[in-house]
Amino acid sequence: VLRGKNLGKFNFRDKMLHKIINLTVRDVRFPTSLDQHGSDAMHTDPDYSAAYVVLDTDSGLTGFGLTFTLGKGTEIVVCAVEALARLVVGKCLQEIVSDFRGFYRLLTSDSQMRWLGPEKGVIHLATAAVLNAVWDLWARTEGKPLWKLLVDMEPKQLVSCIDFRYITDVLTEEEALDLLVKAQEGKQHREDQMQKEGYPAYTTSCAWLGYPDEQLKQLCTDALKSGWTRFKVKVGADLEDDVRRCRIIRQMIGPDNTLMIDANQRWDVAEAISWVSKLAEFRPLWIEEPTSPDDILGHAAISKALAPLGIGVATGEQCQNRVMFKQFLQASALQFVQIDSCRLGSVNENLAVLLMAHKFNVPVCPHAGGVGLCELVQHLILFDYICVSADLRNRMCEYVDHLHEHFTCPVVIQDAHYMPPKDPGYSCEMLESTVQRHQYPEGNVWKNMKK
Ligand SMILES: C[C@H](O)[C@@H](O)[C@@H](O)[C@H](O)C(=O)O
Ligand SMILES: [Mg+2]
Repeated sequence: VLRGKNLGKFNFRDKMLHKIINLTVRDVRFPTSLDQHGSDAMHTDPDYSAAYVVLDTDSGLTGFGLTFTLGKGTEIVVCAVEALARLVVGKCLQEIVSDFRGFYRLLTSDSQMRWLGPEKGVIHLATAAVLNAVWDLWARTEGKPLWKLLVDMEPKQLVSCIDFRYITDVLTEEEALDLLVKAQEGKQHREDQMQKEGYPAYTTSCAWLGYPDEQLKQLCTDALKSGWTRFKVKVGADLEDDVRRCRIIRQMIGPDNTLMIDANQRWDVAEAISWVSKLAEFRPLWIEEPTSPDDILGHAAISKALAPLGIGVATGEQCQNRVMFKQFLQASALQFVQIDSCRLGSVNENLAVLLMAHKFNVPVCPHAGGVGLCELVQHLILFDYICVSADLRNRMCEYVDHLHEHFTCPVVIQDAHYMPPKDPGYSCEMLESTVQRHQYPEGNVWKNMKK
């Protein structure tokens, strides 16, 4: 593989001209359910998985992308990626990124395939996987980590990547440009600050729903020792359990550290309000995904009812697209925007959401964890701070302590902060040995398992 090695011989024009000659997509699964990692009130046995995309170019440079799944059904996402492949293969990188908005539309608005979405569900996960690989390829071509590619882009070029269709009633291209231009002030200072301190993170690793109390206590003790100050607990299956677990963790972390709770869509609206009210004594900063991710007005009602208790509503890991986020913001239905690098249409659609959240003055606290989500979304939140929000109040990026060892450039956490990645690309390249072992169903990890 020539990847990276022969970059020096390209001049700027040449390197953008390389043509995508092949797309491969593989079904890669990790048996995390065996130990209840990632378990919550609705997803009791997740096997963290990915549809993993590799784009080969005629220059030997390679782009890597993925979207996240919970195991079964990853083969459907793989199929959807294969259906999109013909729209990518044969194109030059330059052709794509010089009209990235157009390319985003090509993928999301194909007149036959859009019937499968549009811009939601499996086909949108597939779009994310493909576009994540394109962004990775672009960043590698420039020899920069993705966050830096974004930070160095002119505001005009950034907005040219966004499809404003369906959101101009809230954010026009001109307004977006204006927001980005205004946020240029102090940009260098914030970049230096991130290089020094990193971006604040919280951990979800202590309190998955399936962890017994003893394990929760041990993990919490370890996390406190490593400097974590913000913790998320899974709730929603049994109120008594929730009270007990929240009490343990609040006692352990003390009154000044931050606690969040996450119900993963378990409740109806009224039930959410009464259940969370009973957990209010533990002073959670937010309740995450209290009800259906599609119920915007339901979230608004919950937000309104819980505001007097000082509890906000967070959602986004299963928010389908920018249109939904627009309405959540318009309806004051969330107080924390949880962007997801693999649910929305890659960087392009996430840029739109970051800008809308900024306009509404709602903090973005990305969803991460799974497999690869931390690696990806750290780039977006660094960009958000440096070039959009310029604000760290009530902001933090999720962190989960699993599966990083399978990546060629795993996240670096220091003192509960994400340190800016240095390697070129979008950090989603997996070790080839991992992919082979974990490929479903033929990899060694799965071959002998009765699943
Ligand atoms: C099934 C997954 O682990 C979810 O529980 C997880 O993404 C969770 O909602 C989170 O916020 O990290
Ligand atoms: Mg969650």
